[in-house]
Amino acid sequence: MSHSLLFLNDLSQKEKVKEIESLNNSELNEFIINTVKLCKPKSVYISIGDKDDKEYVKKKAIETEEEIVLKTEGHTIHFDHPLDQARAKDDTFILSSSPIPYVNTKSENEIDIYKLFNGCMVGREMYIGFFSLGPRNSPFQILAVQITDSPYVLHSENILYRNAFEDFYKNSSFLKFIHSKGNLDIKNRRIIIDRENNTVYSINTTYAGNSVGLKKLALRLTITKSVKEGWLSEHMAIIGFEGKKGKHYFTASFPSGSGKTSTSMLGRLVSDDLAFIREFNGKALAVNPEIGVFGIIQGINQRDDPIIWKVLHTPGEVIFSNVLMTEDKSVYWEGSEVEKPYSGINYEGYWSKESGKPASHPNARFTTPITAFENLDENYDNPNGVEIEGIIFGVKDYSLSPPVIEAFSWNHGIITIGASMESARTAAVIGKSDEYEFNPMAILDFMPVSLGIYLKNYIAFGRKLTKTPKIFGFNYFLKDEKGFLNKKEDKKVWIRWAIERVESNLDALLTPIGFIPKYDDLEKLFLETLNKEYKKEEYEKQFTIKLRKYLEKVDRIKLIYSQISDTPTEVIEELEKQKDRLLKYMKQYGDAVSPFDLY
Ligand SMILES: Nc1nc2c(ncn2[C@@H]2O[C@H](COP(=O)(O)OP(=O)(O)OP(=O)(O)O)[C@@H](O)[C@H]2O)c(=O)[nH]1
Ligand SMILES: O=C([O-])CC(=O)C(=O)O
Ligand SMILES: [Mn+2]
Repeated sequence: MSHSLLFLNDLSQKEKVKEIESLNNSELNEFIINTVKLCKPKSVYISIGDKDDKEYVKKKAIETEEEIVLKTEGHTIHFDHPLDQARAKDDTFILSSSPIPYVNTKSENEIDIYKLFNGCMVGREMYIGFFSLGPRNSPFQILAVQITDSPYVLHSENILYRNAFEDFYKNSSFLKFIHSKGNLDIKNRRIIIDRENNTVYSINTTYAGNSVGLKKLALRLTITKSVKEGWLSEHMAIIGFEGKKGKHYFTASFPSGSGKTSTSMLGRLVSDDLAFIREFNGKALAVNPEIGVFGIIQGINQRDDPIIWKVLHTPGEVIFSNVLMTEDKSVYWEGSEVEKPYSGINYEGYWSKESGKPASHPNARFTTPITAFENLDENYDNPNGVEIEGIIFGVKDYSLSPPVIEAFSWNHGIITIGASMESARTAAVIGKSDEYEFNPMAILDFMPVSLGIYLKNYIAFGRKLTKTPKIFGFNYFLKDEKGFLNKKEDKKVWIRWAIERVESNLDALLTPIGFIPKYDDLEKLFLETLNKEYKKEEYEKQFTIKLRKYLEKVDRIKLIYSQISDTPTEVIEELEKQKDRLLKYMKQYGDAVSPFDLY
């Protein structure tokens, strides 16, 4: 063999080295050898993902104090550095020899990987894990190797991804992730995405969105792959909703911290964050690359989120991150609606109620296996995927988008809803929260290629479908001076309406931006679903189409896409058609039109 692993015998368990050799995978051997030589760890732990390996990794996470054992069996807590509480957009780069609009790039000669990683694991143990994104024995499957000096990172991955050591037999195609805590020198935090070599490097960070390779780092590589191969790799939940005529699977794309996990809890759970979607026989089929949930914990309470609440209060594997740990080794987070403790330890150290500071970080999270959720769908690991009949694009928009609209067609939905998303930023990214930002398909933070190429692929994908999913725009966050116009539970009604539309049970009102529900239908659905009265005034306020504001939005979005050189012509055409419709309605109705005028 040209790439001998023999030298690993001194650093690692001999029998595990033999197992890797028996995979007959010279690309894998080379990757491991090169990374060991670069990072220079004291020892190497090869995890093939059996029970002993998982126990070992967990034990190490505790020994190194990356995790602390909590009172409830199986629960631990992990703290990230105070300046490392969310995704580090400004420290994340796509390697590219030319700039890409809206993408943070660096050229190869601006980044010295060798300098960053040379000797970064001296004195530490290195962990190697072998995983599958997507179900095993599946046409969706993508293999990935994680190398890290953080047992917390590998522990998280053992919860969130499918171990798949044997699948590497003679298989040279896999994604590569190299992570080191470094010395948590946040100034030198770097996340570097090398698309050409299918490799991501991450250093001086532990927050999972920056360190757990298979989550959002892999997303950059799988999007790159998907646009080359003609499928979709998306920041979307996958949910099965029961209708009158059976179960219908939807995907749901909401920006980070804006509704994927919360919406997933209202149906049968397949995925709460990511989706691979491929076309087979004219149908769009989807799988979850993951098998666990890394979810936002702030605001989770027993009344609104009974399923998540139960998972977080039952013995079983849970890693809490950046919540408050109390003296009796239990946890507290903001918005839990339980009594605030007097003191505890959080990511900043000692915390007391008197300080007046929040007890937990707004991006504090929990990591759990998906199998812990009682609404788990029977097809969550189906190698053939589930058929998608609806796609939801949701925004955190306080003023413009109605709670639910339905697109006229695939292209109309993809372009005027998905590719036109503007949403208030949340705490999932380091920086200012609550500013509106352009965030097409809720995926801009993870975009590794030009938006033109990405949308061209979307449009071509739609053309291949003979059973085209309906496309919906959702917004849970409309507000007035007095606060939100909708209760959290109202989303059940918007979903019900979308299901009825997929089943062709209801007709709808035509507006220049898409179809909207009729008042009588919503009145009935509110009563049936929530036993609540839905007043005409509420309907009118929520579904009045702000024509002028929409027109301004179309102009903003059109300007963005017209400045991107490879934007497909369909994008501009579709936006122009939307603009013409808006202008036509404005002639008749002025700046806004009440839904009651459209009957
Ligand atoms: N006002 C309001 N807030 C909501 C509603 N639904 C969810 N939220 C809040 O929005 C956030 C929901 O975030 P998630 O559903 O966990 O976000 P996500 O899209 O899964 O995010 P990532 O895991 O970051 O990708 C929480 O802070 C909730 O409290 C709603 O209907 N109304
Ligand atoms: O990746 C993360 O850090 C968590 C997440 O789901 C997101 O930010 O969208
Ligand atoms: Mn996410």
